[in-house]
Amino acid sequence: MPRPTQHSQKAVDYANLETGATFHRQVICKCNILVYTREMQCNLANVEKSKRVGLVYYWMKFLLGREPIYSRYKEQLSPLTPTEPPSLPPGTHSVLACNYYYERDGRREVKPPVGIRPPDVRHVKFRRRETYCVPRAPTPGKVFFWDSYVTHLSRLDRRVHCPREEEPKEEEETCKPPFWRFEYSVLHINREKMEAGDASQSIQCVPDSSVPEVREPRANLEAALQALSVSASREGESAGSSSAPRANYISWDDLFMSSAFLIAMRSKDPVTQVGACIVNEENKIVGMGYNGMPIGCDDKVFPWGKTGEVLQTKFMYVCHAEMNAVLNKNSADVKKCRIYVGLFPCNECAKIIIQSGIKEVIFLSDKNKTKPETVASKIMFEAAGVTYRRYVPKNSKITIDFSKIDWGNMSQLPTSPDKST
Ligand SMILES: O=c1ccn([C@H]2C[C@H](O)[C@@H](COP(=O)(O)O)O2)c(=O)[nH]1
Repeated sequence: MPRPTQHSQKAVDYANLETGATFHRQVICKCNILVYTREMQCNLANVEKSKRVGLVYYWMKFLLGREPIYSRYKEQLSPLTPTEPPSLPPGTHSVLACNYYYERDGRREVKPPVGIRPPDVRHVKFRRRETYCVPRAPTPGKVFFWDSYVTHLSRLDRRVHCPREEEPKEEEETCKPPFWRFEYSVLHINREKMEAGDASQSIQCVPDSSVPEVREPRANLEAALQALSVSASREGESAGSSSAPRANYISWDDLFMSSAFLIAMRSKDPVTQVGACIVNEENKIVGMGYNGMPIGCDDKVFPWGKTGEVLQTKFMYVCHAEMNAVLNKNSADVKKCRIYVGLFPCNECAKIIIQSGIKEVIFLSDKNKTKPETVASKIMFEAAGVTYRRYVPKNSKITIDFSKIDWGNMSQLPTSPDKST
């Protein structure tokens, strides 16, 4: 094969160029414009920005139909230097507040909650016109009293007293949540009674029988309750078959003062046993206590005497019933509670009662009323707005005599049905 001369090499080069140009032309002919223009763009990227004008530029612009973009080429790219690794503590990254585990921790993928209640379209009838409305779904935070007849009436009252021209539009009305209470009802307005000012009698809400799904009407519930109360108050029925409650149950005061006395029976004080019972506004016992030695101070070792050297008397050591009751509380606090105590609280207990937020003291004995401790207590209670009253028993005697309880026939237990029949 003859060695190519310099001339013939040039010819080959030109031929190659020609071939390339032909290729490009073919590409264009095949409408693959992008391939061609990209190649040109690549070449253009190597050209300095200032020189990107002229024929190539306009040719590219023509082919692309827009300004050529150079940003993805060479000099626009940031250098591929290794960046610093993230500074994260070891372990699950979800513990970091900024790493929301739903996105970052695939091991326990949790999907965000779907809509609690998708809005549904309801077919409602309003003022003899049929409409469709999309009720707003209930939102948390605002309590809606579904069964409140008061809401029902106040809403109707507003409607009744509203002058005609100021009445809200029907469309707006139908889409408000309270309308749900009305959606299956037809309103009957007694104009005579309404004009007479008796709004509560003027309006009746009657279930619409044309709509299949009807809520339990309030009137039915009231009728059922009335029937219950009638049967409960029926006379002449023997105990057991009657549904009426027992009459001689003990009062709250009796119960709580008895409880205070009952717990006082735990006291080891040979002279005075005091019990205290704290009750909240719902008549629930939230704390009880009696006078005794502190935990860890053995009541067989510590003195119970009252005389002699002061360190040899109980007064130095004993915890009073009121203090123990407050400290034994099983609720967050005893604010607005009342305390039942056998003995009027001393000045130290009065301070604890006031500071803990107790609002009432019910006592039985005021045997120390002349002592300065008791006088000081009363002065403080009055200044702090804590009321006190003497307990007046409704039952002079409340006895629990276990020996007299007939376990086989406890009257407070229901009779078991006979299983043999
Ligand atoms: O508010 C009070 C006052 C007294 N006590 C306790 C403390 C003692 O154990 C006795 C009182 O003994 P006396 O011999 O009657 O002086 O009562 C209390 O718990 N709360």
